[in-house]
Amino acid sequence: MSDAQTVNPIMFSKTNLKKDKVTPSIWYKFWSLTAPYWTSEEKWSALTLLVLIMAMNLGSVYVQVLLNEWIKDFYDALQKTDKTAFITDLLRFAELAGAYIIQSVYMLYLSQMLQIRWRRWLTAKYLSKWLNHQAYYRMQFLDDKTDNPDQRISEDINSFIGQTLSLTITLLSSVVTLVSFIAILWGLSGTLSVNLGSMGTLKIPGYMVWAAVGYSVAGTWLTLRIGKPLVQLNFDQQRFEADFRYSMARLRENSEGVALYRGEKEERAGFLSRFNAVVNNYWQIMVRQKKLNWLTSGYNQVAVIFPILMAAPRFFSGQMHLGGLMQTAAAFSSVHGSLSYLINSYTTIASWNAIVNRLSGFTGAVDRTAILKTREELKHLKSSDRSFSVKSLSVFLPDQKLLLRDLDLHLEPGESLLIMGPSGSGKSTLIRALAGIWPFARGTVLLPENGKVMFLPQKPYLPLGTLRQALYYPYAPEGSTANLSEILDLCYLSHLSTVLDQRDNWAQLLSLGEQQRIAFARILLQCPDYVFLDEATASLDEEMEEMLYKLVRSRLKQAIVISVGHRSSLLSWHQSSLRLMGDGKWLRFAGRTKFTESVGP
Ligand SMILES: Nc1ncnc2c1ncn2[C@@H]1O[C@H](COP(=O)(O)OP(=O)(O)OP(=O)(O)O)[C@@H](O)[C@H]1O
Repeated sequence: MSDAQTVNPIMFSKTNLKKDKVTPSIWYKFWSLTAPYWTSEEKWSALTLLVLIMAMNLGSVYVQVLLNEWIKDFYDALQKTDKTAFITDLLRFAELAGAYIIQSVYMLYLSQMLQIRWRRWLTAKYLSKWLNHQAYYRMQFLDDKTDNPDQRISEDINSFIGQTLSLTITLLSSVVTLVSFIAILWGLSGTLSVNLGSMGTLKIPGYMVWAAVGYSVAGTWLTLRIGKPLVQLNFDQQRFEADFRYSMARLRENSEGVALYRGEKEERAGFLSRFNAVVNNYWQIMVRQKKLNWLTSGYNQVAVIFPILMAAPRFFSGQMHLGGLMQTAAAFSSVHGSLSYLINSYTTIASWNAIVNRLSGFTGAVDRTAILKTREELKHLKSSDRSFSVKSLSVFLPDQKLLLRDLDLHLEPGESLLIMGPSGSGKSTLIRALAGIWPFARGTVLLPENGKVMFLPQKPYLPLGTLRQALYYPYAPEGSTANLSEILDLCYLSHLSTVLDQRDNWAQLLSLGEQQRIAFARILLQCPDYVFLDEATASLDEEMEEMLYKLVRSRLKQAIVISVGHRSSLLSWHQSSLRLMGDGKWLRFAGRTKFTESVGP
């Protein structure tokens, strides 16, 4: 039996965090993405804007109906060479065109207003989702990793809202146009009589309407058949573009490492291979799009002449004048245009479909990290005194391999502990578990309710912004510059006092040793009660390390300090030590004397 089995491995392995097998429908996903905004505190302003946009849309359809009537009068005036009617019709056209222009300008303006408001709301929500309970960190533990969350938040949300609004408005406009013009076309087209010889005569009332319906249904069916693969291709295109962009952003972040390794050739090969994926997928989109365009262009061109051909028999038999013919052709074009909604919007619908899947994939992943959090078996409880305790703490790898078994610790204020052990034995993972960000652990960690805790990784995180902000991170800068300068002096960083308000990429500019001293300056500024240092002095010489530990001990006498490190010189700065063996076993020493160890095999 393996170690992992003997200690009753925790139940949340990566494998049982897979996505549900049942894939929800696109409409369910769409509803889950859309409903929160339309039921939020902004719903009334959003609904008002939507109603205004819809009203303008209906207004534009009404203007089109009037224009259709105008066509008849205008062409009849031309046919009769009636100058007075011609001038009157031109003035009428100016009126209708003016109304059309005003509504189209404001419709776009109000749509954009709704779009940016919706985007602002949804982006804030997605940012919170991503940052809450460290979803951005925990996502790495899911089996089905969500690629490029940054792109989903910055680009996909924008496209989703833009396309949803434009598709909805076009759909509404199509439905209203369809209803209005079907009635007009029905009235105009009259009844078609087809002589069936001995079987008599077939009479088709409103035959132009049936012609438009038949023509559009055939076109839509073909479009769906040809265009289907575009959904997946668009999904992949977004991913490949984001991967390509992210790889370049990584080079920017790690420019020094690459430059020192002379890694340009390898980087170029990597970029080009990622870009090749972009190009190859784009080729597939082009080929598919070309097939679709053959259909849609041909379909739209035939539609120009089709109604004239259909109405020609009635025109030549004298049942219809030129005005009537042109009006019928225009009405046919409106009916067929609305019925062709799917054909004309197919590319947008394919891209919209891909974006809905990407966004709901992101929310699904965030939700699964929340489940991961609730299933965690490591409890962080509040202790009644100022001490720090760990009870029966076991730490695992995501594949359930045991790193540490049933650790018990108790430290009183002012005490310190050094965690040592071979590389890969789980020292940093233990710190992660104590910090509450490692989900594969079990046991109890006890800290006082109001105790201020600070975890320092080997490479301190320096945010974008001024050095002052970096020093106070994750809090907003406060306190005097004099105090800050004094602390910089103590941490051997006096040369930085003059650039406190300079904005720069400090993580790239400062040496690793300087960054580690910045982390010590943070300790002195924030005066935590509990400090966890994960190889936080690994880039400093022993003399500097000694001075910084002395500083912390003299300034924060009551703080509990837990360090991870390899150097034996660190032992003199800690009252006790813990040695991890990497197979679950551990040993505790007071000074150099072993006083306890793990039990079990
Ligand atoms: N996110 C992760 N997913 C899977 N395995 C991980 C992950 N993070 C760490 N590990 C593995 O956990 C083990 C312990 O890693 P950890 O960083 O805790 O070791 P360490 O004792 O701190 O090593 P070092 O002294 O080299 O810093 C390693 O085998 C590492 O590969």
